[in-house]
Amino acid sequence: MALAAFAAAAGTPHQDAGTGPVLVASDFDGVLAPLGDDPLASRPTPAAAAALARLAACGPDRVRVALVAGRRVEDLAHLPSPPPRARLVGSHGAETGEVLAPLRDGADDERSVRADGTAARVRLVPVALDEAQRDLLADVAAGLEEIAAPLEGAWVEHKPSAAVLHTRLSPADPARTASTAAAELGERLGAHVMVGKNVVEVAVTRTSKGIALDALRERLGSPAVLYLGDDVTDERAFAVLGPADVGIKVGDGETLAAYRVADPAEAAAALTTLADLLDV
Ligand SMILES: O=P(O)(O)OC[C@H]1O[C@H](O[C@H]2O[C@H](CO)[C@@H](O)[C@H](O)[C@H]2O)[C@H](O)[C@@H](O)[C@@H]1O
Repeated sequence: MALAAFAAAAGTPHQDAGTGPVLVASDFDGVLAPLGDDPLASRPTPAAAAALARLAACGPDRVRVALVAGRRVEDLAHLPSPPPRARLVGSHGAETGEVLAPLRDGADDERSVRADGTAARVRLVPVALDEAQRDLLADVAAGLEEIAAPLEGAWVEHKPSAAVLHTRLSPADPARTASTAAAELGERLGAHVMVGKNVVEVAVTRTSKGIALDALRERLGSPAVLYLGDDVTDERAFAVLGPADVGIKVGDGETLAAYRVADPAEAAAALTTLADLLDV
């Protein structure tokens, strides 16, 4: 894997400033955390959490860590307990945030106690919907609840700019039918439909992980980007990677990523290897 070249792009701790930090960005569910039945019970594997902490400890001039996910940004600030200075991109780019370090006072900051018991200050920028989008979200949410109601195991996750039909616990055939109905509902209402692993997400904002990753790269001035993802929506991120970047697909399925690992354990191993290469 091209991790050695990527690590070289991060420079040394004493290198003169002049170039931005490399960006290590990752999806959460299915990459840092194994997929499970209850999204609020998701946690990163200890190995992934330790590797991200080591990478962040390289310093903000060398390495910046980012979580880029479909999750609410509040979930991203809480469940993975991201390290200091981590950038957070939630709701596929509709919401952003940052873990602040060192801890400081500030009117816009919110103190948060995270899933691992540690506390951090985070700055979250929630999505701002206009009236039409709020109305559309209400219609989407009501429609998905109607689809989920008769289906065993199905439920709807409500997010600031989207609602998500979850069918992981439902029997396969009716789950397929319900997923099709959810996608059709989204199209009919003029919303933005994204299909993932046992989920159909219907959003009222048009965002993508690719747009979000480009924005992060530009803001940080990163000479190289590492991105890890497991789902169809991550392909939008892999699509914006260039020759100096490294894309790692986690698990099966077609991908634009140049590299593939089997599961979150191997994803954590790749991040650990990178931390070793950076000698932290
Ligand atoms: O594109 P992503 O960032 O990976 O977002 C896709 C969905 O992720 C979450 O659901 C997934 O993880 C759950 C917990 O392991 C699992 O139960 C579900 O089956 C997976 O699809 C999240 O809850 C959804 O909102 C995202 O759409």
